[in-house]
Amino acid sequence: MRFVKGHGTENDFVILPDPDGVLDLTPETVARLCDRRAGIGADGVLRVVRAKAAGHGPADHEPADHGPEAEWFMDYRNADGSIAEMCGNGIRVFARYLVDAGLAAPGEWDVATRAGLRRVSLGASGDVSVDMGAPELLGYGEASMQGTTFQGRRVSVGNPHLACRVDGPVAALDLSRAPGFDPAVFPDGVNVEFFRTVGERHVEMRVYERGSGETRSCGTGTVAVAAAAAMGTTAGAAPGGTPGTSEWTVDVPGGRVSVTLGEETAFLRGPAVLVAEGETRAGWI
Ligand SMILES: N[C@@H](CCC[C@H](N)C(=O)O)C(=O)O
Repeated sequence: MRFVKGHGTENDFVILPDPDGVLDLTPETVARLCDRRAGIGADGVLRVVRAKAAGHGPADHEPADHGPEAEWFMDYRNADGSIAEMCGNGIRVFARYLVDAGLAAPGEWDVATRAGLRRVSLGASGDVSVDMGAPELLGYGEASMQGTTFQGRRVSVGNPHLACRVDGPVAALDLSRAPGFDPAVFPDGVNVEFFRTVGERHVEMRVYERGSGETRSCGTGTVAVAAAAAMGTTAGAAPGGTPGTSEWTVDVPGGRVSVTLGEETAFLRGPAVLVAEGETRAGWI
């Protein structure tokens, strides 16, 4: 199996080129590839498949909407083999791979994802920007960690998030174990972000991702955090509404990204780097 390894602010991925959609990518295969000791090691897998070929897999592999103009479908999987709707760092690495491999030209084009079409914008090298759609503010929720309860805002960025504001440095948090949450509130699980304001429209964040554990960055999470930070967290403040327009800098353990909240959508911009490529040994998978 041919692979490329890449990352966006150290949220890392095994990229599997599969233009014709012939790979039988089971959850076990994904988990073995992502295993950091016995495999290649990654937070997730990006299967690169032509949108028109993606419809031939099992129903849950199909893109929600791949429109005639999206040539490529990002089939994203978490490190434990579970499927997620969207990955903000992954789509930037996915786009960088397509340009690097000569499968797409630098410029602006749509990528199909399970959360719908997402427009990427990139040059021959450098940062990649993606139109993430409007983050949806869904009210409040809570998560618990080591006996402490954290209140936050539930935000959908195509996938589910709980963005919790904290007072102290995020580096002090122990994210070695999964935060607890109410499955009645988050029936599909949740990615939990902890963020602190460090300047004017500038936050730091750590995340515990559904299906991958603590990662060094989460693109959809940075958008959720920017939206929550823009709304404020005053108890009793309206749970829904829109965060208005503003530009945010989000520091994560793996680097820095910028999030622009617009009236109708949000843009995520940051690095996307390819670091290696190779072939798994015959018989290993
Ligand atoms: N790291 C990603 C998000 C990946 C999916 C997430 N773990 C989920 O299950 O929703 C990002 O950069 O957005």
